[in-house]
Amino acid sequence: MSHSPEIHTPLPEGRDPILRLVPMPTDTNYAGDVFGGWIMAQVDIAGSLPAIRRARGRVATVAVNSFVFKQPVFVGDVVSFYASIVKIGRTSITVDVAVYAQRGLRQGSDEICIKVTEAVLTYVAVDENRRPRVVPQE
Ligand SMILES: CCCCCCCCCCCCCCCC(=O)SCCNC(=O)CCNC(=O)[C@H](O)C(C)(C)COP(=O)(O)OP(=O)(O)OC[C@H]1O[C@@H](n2cnc3c(N)ncnc32)[C@H](O)[C@@H]1OP(=O)(O)O
Repeated sequence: MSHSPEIHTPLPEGRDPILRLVPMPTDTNYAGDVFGGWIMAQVDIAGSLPAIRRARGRVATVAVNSFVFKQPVFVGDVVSFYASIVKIGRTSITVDVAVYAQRGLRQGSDEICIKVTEAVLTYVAVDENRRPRVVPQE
């Protein structure tokens, strides 16, 4: 499949993705594109990782503040998730997750990179009883 050049974008420079995955045929919807729910699940995991590190322990997702599927994802894409903390509250941590798909290598053509999803999620640090706890000082 060809894409207009204006949607091509480089991967974020100088940053490592927190998660990198390749969707499989079992991850597709009835039309053959990768299911939005698969992307949402991976975004939740990707966003939780910096939150768990910062909270030094368990977190629960309390809100998906925004979620935009900008472009479809296809089986065989190399999908990279970049997560960064944008806000720390008393018990909550808000994380921005940007998702990029690299495709074309499999077909032996030039590889292209596309930003496919943008999301912002809020996690709450929770204790062993699943109650909110204060995010520790850095
Ligand atoms: C690197 C290490 C590797 C470790 C290796 C493990 C790897 C592992 C990876 C997989 C990890 C997957 C990570 C998935 C995580 C789930 O999937 S969790 C499952 C889905 N989520 C849930 O079931 C949560 C259900 N909700 C709840 O239990 C309760 O609402 C909560 C979350 C405990 C909060 O309790 P609450 O009494 O409502 O809390 P409340 O005091 O009112 O608010 C707490 C904070 O949330 C904020 N908040 C509340 N509602 C909202 C809202 N709608 N919007 C924004 N903020 C809100 C409040 O403003 C407050 O923030 P602060 O002002 O304190 O900063």
